[in-house]
Amino acid sequence: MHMMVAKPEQWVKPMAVAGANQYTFHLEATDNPGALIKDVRENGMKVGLAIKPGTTVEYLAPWANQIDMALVMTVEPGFGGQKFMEDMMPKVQWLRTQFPSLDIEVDGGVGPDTIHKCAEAGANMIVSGSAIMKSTDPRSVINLLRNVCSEAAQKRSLDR
Ligand SMILES: O=C(CO)[C@@H](O)[C@H](O)COP(=O)(O)O
Repeated sequence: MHMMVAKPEQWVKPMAVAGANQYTFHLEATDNPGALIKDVRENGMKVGLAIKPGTTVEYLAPWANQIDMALVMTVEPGFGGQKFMEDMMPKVQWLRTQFPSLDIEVDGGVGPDTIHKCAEAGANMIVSGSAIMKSTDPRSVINLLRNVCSEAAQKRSLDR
């Protein structure tokens, strides 16, 4: 679950009870990320930590060894159909270099035209709304997104 909410602390238990297996919250929305990470784990869920475009990756870095997934927003949170922010890719690259086995997600404006940039930067989890929903062939778009990410990951592991 990507909790794009204020006060993410209050939804941990309800989401766990509802059956969520991962709880992603925004770093900007909490004063105590360490306590929230602990609470999510104690409630049996994986931890995702998201940053908005205006938040530098250095704020996320201290928590990276304690989380399962880092989410780099590639649009301002709010709604689908926005333009992909390519200038977020250095954040993804930096995280991939520093934390080779961390799951890194990108969300916003990701589709066939932008997936190569995301995958080459090191993203391995993709949120794609409009590009899939507005396609006449959603299955092939999903396959393309998946294949581009897998090929880039395979290349990275060969290069290591
Ligand atoms: O929730 C958000 C942004 O607030 C994203 O999850 C977008 O909704 C993804 O949609 P596209 O940008 O792919 O259309």
